Amino acid sequence: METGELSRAMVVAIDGPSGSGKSSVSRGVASALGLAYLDTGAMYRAATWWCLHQGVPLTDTAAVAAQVRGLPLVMGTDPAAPTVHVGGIDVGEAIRETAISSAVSAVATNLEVRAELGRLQRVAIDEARERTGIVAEGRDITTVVAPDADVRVLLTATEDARLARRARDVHGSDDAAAVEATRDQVLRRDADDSTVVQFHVAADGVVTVDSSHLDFDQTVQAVLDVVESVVGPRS
Ligand SMILES: Nc1ncnc2c1ncn2[C@@H]1O[C@H](COP(=O)(O)OP(=O)(O)O)[C@@H](O)[C@H]1O
Ligand SMILES: Nc1ccn([C@H]2C[C@H](O)[C@@H](COP(=O)(O)OP(=O)(O)O)O2)c(=O)n1
Repeated sequence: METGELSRAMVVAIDGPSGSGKSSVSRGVASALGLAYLDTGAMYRAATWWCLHQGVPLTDTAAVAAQVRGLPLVMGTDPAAPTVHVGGIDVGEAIRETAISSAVSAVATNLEVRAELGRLQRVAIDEARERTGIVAEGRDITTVVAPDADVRVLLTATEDARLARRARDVHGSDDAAAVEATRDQVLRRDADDSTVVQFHVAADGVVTVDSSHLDFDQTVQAVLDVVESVVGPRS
């Protein structure tokens, strides 16, 4: 490289519906490639946690937007140990509770919130592009937040596969009762989220990886194969 020439590290954008494996697979890909990792869903969850913590009704869209514009959010982007702090409080576990999973779509469908969190996400991605590079995952990263990413992937899986995975995650079982108890978190939430953002069909230039019949390691490898096919083999 010429002296003074700016080197720009890789940005990988991954979108997909709930339970498709975005978070776990993105972390695996980021670790394999030595990139940072940004969980944008965790940002929507943290915003939801903060509004509830502040006693703001999520139906009051203007008040929610005002809270999010002042959101004291710090995202830790190490794929081995990603962290989320709001107002100095470690909310990494609290934002995964069912109460937040059930409420988060009310915040994620607030267009002023999307504009503000999208802005924060672009800042994080642009900073990482000048340093380590990053894998950013969510629902609109390939289309709205980072349509200029070097690699763009839509991770999909059948409804049954996604429900079973989430049921195992939350209830430790994928029997019929556990799957039923997970339905709201996965399908109703995806339906609500789909009203403001499209993550079921790959946009132009976005490569689909269907993980329905792949295990975790195979899915990470499939995404690494896409990266290699787009940017070439690692040196
Ligand atoms: N290809 C896969 N095969 C089986 N299980 C998977 C696969 N990808 C992810 N998982 C598991 O499914 C669950 C949901 O994955 P997660 O990464 O949280 O999905 P998302 O972020 O898309 O909601 C996790 O327990 C994860 O380990
Ligand atoms: N870029 C993004 C990321 C997440 N969201 C929304 C969609 C979800 O309802 C919430 C939480 O996302 P998250 O990825 O944690 O959801 P999962 O439970 O992993 O499916 O935020 C979004 O609207 N845009």
